[in-house]
Amino acid sequence: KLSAKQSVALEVLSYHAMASKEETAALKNSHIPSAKKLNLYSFDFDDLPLGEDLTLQATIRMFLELDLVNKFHLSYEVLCRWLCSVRKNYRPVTYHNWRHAFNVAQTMFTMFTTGKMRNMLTDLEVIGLIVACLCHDLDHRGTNNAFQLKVDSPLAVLYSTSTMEHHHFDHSILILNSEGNNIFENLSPEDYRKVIKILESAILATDLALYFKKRGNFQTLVERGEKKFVTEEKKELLRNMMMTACDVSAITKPWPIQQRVAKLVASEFFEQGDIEKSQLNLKPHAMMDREKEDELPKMQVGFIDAICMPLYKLMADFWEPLNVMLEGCEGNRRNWKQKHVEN
Ligand SMILES: CCCOc1ccc(S(=O)(=O)N2CCN(C)CC2)cc1-c1nc(CC)cc(=O)[nH]1
Ligand SMILES: [Zn+2]
Repeated sequence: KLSAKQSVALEVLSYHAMASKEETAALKNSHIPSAKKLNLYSFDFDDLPLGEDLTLQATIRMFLELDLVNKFHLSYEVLCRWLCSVRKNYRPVTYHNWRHAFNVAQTMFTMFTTGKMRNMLTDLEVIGLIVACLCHDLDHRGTNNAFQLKVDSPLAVLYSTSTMEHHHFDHSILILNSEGNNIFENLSPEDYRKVIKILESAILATDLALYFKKRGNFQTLVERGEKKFVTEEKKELLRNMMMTACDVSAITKPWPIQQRVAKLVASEFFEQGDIEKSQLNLKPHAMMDREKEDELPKMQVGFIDAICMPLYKLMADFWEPLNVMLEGCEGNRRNWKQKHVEN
């Protein structure tokens, strides 16, 4: 009988694939369109018009715009290979796939640039957060933490709390440790240690179960009129709030985009609910029960009121340029409320 660690390793090794020479060369030799052409500076960014290859080129463009290749002496070829490997290690699940990670990273890029947060963060924090966004849901199976426990997944044996988030971080390290994929290879040992610490904290922060407590701490600082987050602990808190703000940022997008993404989220939830009903003989959570699909608008209003609005209000109080995200979220609350009333 294999230990949990061994069975995850076996499953991951059998599943995880690294970038091929061809796809790495294709990206490396490809023309990278301008950020303007790709609309990367917009909080209204829509990935739909971009084909798969263009999502990779857009990600390279973000690294170039932030000057990360020069600042950290990244090998361009290693960056391309690593990015192809990251995309390859997202499963083709309905919502928690590569495009979700790409969208989360684009929102982080826009917070740095259009949201004018770039200069309140160190270069290490900037590259750490962008890499964390791209890696934060690696190898997601389209099922949540509770499900891992229900099916006695080896992942749940390895990590009893924040199960998936620990796995996403593990998988990020697995890719960095693969031949020719370590984008941080030229960092000093000190910087390497720091950026991995930022990466781990940022990825674990995407577990919504941890978000409520952290939001309380962040709220205390914001209400105290804290502007300069100087201590490492306070900077980590800000970084973690930024991760959640990016992770759920589809709720701030123009209505057509929010409607499309919500359908993907609902479909993935319903797929889990179907398994819980048919194979586990369990009654799924309402949000995972496709027989309660008509309650979706009401649930979205609940999601916005409980999780999103409080977060974007705090972010906007802390940093005025983020007000645009709060406005997007308020607009979608009205839209979902409207649909709920119509139902
Ligand atoms: C769209 C299909 C319904 O989607 C939802 C339904 C209910 C709630 S909830 O806030 O009540 N809550 C969350 C914490 N769970 C433990 C209990 C239930 C959230 C969502 C939702 N989540 C995300 C993040 C993946 C994105 C999104 O758009 N909507
Ligand atoms: Zn995510």
